[in-house]
Amino acid sequence: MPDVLTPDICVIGAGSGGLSVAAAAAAFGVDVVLVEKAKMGGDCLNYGCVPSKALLSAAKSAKAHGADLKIGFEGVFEGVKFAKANDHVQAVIAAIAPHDSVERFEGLGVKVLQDEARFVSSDCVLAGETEIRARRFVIATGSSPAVPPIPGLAGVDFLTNETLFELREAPEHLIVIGGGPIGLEMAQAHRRLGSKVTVIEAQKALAKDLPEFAVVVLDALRAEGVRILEGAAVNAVESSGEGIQVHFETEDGTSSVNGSHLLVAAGRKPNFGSLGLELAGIDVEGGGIKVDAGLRTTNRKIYAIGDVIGGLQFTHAAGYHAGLVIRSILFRLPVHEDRTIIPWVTYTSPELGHVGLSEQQARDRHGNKVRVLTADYADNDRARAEDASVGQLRLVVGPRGRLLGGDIVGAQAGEMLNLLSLALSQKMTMGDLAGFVAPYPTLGELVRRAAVSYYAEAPKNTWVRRLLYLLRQFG
Ligand SMILES: Cc1cc2nc3c(=O)[nH]c(=O)nc-3n(C[C@H](O)[C@H](O)[C@H](O)COP(=O)(O)OP(=O)(O)OC[C@H]3O[C@@H](n4cnc5c(N)ncnc54)[C@H](O)[C@@H]3O)c2cc1C
Ligand SMILES: NC(=O)c1ccc[n+]([C@@H]2O[C@H](COP(=O)([O-])OP(=O)(O)OC[C@H]3O[C@@H](n4cnc5c(N)ncnc54)[C@H](O)[C@@H]3O)[C@@H](O)[C@H]2O)c1
Repeated sequence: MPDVLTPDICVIGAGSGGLSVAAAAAAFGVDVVLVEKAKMGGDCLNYGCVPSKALLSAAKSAKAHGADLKIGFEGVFEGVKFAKANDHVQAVIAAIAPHDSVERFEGLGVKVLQDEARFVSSDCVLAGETEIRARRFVIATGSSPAVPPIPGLAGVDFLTNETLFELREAPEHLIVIGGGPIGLEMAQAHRRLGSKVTVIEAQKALAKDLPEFAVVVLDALRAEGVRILEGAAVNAVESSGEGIQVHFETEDGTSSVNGSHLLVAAGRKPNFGSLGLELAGIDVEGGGIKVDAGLRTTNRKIYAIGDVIGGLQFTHAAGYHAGLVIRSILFRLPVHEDRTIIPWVTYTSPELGHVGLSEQQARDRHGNKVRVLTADYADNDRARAEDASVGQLRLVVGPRGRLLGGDIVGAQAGEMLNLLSLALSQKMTMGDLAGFVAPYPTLGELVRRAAVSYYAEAPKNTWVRRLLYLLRQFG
C-alpha cells in the first residue's frame, strides 16, 4: 500500500520557483509537500546563476589584477590558477546551499520528498511510493539545456551548464555553440581565466537585447580576444585527435574550427516530459506548459511557474510567479502575470540590461507620443573615476512623461536597472525620476540626467517664457 498524503499544496521542483512557493506557504501555516528529484536549489544554485556569477567574479578579479598596472599599480601579475577560480565557485554554492536545503525546509514545516514526481490522474501525483492528493499543485520543474540535433554532436564529449562548472583546468580552446547570455557570459569568464575562446552563433548574438547595446558588449569581448562568429550555424561536429572539430555554415560557405572543449549553450528545453501531463489534463503550448494569465494550467487546480512555462526564464521571474500563485491559492485573489515589469541582465563586462517596452513596442502602442532619452557613461564622473566610461542608459518615455522601458549597457547596469524596474512597476514619470536627489558621484545619476533631459525644451517654450515674464512684473 502506498503512503497517501493530502496537503493543501504540493510543489513539484525545488528550484527558484518551487522553493519560494513552499517557503511562503509554510510561513502562513499551510500544509505543503515539496518533491525534488535531484539537487535542492535547482538550476540557479547548482548549474546556473550562482556558479556562473561566481566564475565571472573570479574572472573579473583576474582581469583587474592584470589591468591594475594601467591605473597606478606596479608589480608582476603571476597569472590565473583556474582550479582556484573553481574552488571559489564551489565555495559560493556551498555557502548558499543550506538556505535551500531539505533541513531548512523541513524546519520551516515543509514535508520534502526526494523523488521524481509524476501525475497519475487529474488530482494525484506519485513520488516514489507516496501518493499525493493535494488541494492545489504547483509545477516548477524548470528547464534543461537544449541540445540541437547536430550530426556528430552525440558522439563527442561536449559540455553544458550542468557539467561546465566541474572543470578543474582551463580549457585550452573552448568552443561555444550559441551567442546568448549563457554563451557570452561563459565565453568572457573563460577568456579572462586563460582560455582561447570561439563563440559560434547561427543568427545574431544577444538577439533579445537592443542591437546597438549588444554590439557594445560584443566589441568589448572581441577586444579581450574572444572570437565571435555571427550568422554561423553549426552543422556537424566530430572528434579530431585530442580535440573536437566543429563545422559551420556561413554565407561565405563552410568552415571549421578545432578546440579542446565544446560548450553547448543553444537555448533551453522546459522539463515536463516525464510528468504524465496528459493524465492530469494539462496542455503544452509553444514548447512550455500552457498557462493562463493567472499561471493556471488547463487543469485549474494545477499551476505552472518558472522556466517550465517557457516565457522569460529567470530566477526573479520564477520568484515573481511564486508570489502570484501564493496570492491566488491562499487568498483567492485574481492575479495577472505582467511580463513588462520583468527585467533581465547579462552579466558580462560591460553588463547589459533591459526592462519594459522596447522603443518599437512603445511606438506600436503610443505612436509619436514616444520619446527616447539617453545619458552616456562618458559624461558621468563616477564612470570616469572608475575607468568605466563605455556605456549608455536609454529610457523609453510615453505620454505625460511616463517611463515605459529602459536599457542600460555599461558597468553595474544590473544594479542600476533596479531603479528603472522600481520606477516602471510604480508607473513613475520623468518628473519623479528628475525630482530625487542622487548621491554624487554615482552611476545612478545617469538615470536622473536622462530624466532631466525630458525638460530640455522647457526654457524655449513660449508659454513658460510668458509666465516668467509675468511673474517678473510682481517684483
Ligand atoms: C548558466 C545559467 C546562468 C543563469 N544565470 C541567471 C542569472 O544570472 N539570473 C537569472 O535570473 N537567471 C539565470 N539563469 C536562469 C535561472 O537559473 C532559471 O530561470 C531558474 O533556475 C528557473 O527556476 P525554476 O524554479 O523554474 O527551475 P529550476 O531552478 O531549474 O528548478 C527545477 C527543479 O525541478 C526539479 N524537477 C524537475 N522535474 C522534476 C520531477 N518530475 N519531480 C521532481 N523534481 C523535478 C529539478 O531537479 C530542479 O531542481 C541562468 C541559467 C543558466 C543555465
Ligand atoms: N544573466 C542571466 O539572467 C542569464 C544568464 C544565462 C542564462 N539565462 C537564462 O537562460 C536562458 C538560456 O540561455 P542561452 O544562452 O542558452 O539561450 P538563448 O536562447 O538566449 O541563446 C542561444 C543561442 O544559440 C543559438 N544557436 C542555436 N542553435 C545553434 C547552432 N546549431 N549553431 C549556432 N548557434 C546556435 C541561437 O541562435 C541563440 O542565439 C536565457 O534566455 C535566460 O533566460 C539568464
